[in-house]
Amino acid sequence: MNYPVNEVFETIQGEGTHTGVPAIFVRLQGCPVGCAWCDTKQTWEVLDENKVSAEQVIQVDGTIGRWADHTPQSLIHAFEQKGFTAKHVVITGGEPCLYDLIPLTLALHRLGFSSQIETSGTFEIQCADAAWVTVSPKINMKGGLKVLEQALNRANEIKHPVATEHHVEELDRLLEGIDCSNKTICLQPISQKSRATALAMRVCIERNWRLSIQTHKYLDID
Ligand SMILES: C[S@@+](CC[C@H](N)C(=O)[O-])C[C@H]1O[C@@H](n2cnc3c(N)ncnc32)[C@H](O)[C@@H]1O
Ligand SMILES: Nc1nc2[nH]cc(C(=O)O)c2c(=O)[nH]1
Ligand code: SF4
Ligand SMILES: [Mg+2]
Repeated sequence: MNYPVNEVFETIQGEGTHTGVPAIFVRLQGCPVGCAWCDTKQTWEVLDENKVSAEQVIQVDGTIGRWADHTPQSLIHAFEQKGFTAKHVVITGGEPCLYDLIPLTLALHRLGFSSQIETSGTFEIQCADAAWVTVSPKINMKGGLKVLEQALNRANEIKHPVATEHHVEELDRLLEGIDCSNKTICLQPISQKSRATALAMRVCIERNWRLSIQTHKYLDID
């Protein structure tokens, strides 16, 4: 199975329940969802003219939508070549659930890595049972509500980006009928705005939800 990979890098997971965990990030290219505030717009298009060699994507370049084909084996080989020591692999994008992640997550688990998927819930989630799934629901976007409901049921964590009360109300409506007893619910302020952060903190305290801060942006790391 080939995956279009935009970048691979080792850092600290900056968001959600696993904040602070050393992690290898695999960012896949391609996302049709189109969030206005998306911080990785360079990953939206998979253009033939931006195809590069497999070696070139084993480092960060957040400016261009370059991508290369990788298999699970070539990715794991690259981790070894780079001397990465993290044992947690975050598969993000772009929208990683455009692709069947079962071969990749199974290959990682066989070698003792844990895996985590960052997804918008707009495509069917195909991954190993042991993968930790973070759904950051994108409402009223392309992709049906049926798929989103399946994604929310599969989620280990629901991490909702918020800027206004409207986003909290949207989440409330979305969670009606979903059993959240074994899920962590996080609010993540959009783009480090102080009003968004104040709103997220207040609602988290009221509801006993978790605050997810994009800590890597405050630390100025990848
Ligand atoms: C770039 S997305 C890639 C994965 C997937 N497409 C998704 O949306 O979950 C990774 C995470 O960053 C969040 N995100 C993107 N732009 C953001 C921003 N400007 N402020 C806060 N969170 C943001 C998304 O909601 C998601 O939780
Ligand atoms: N450090 C760090 N943590 C992250 N958590 C989710 C990220 C993402 O872009 O999906 C991300 C990222 O880009 N960097
Ligand atoms: S779904 Fe994720 S990658 Fe796609 S536009 Fe929205 S935040 Fe960006
Ligand atoms: Mg990011």
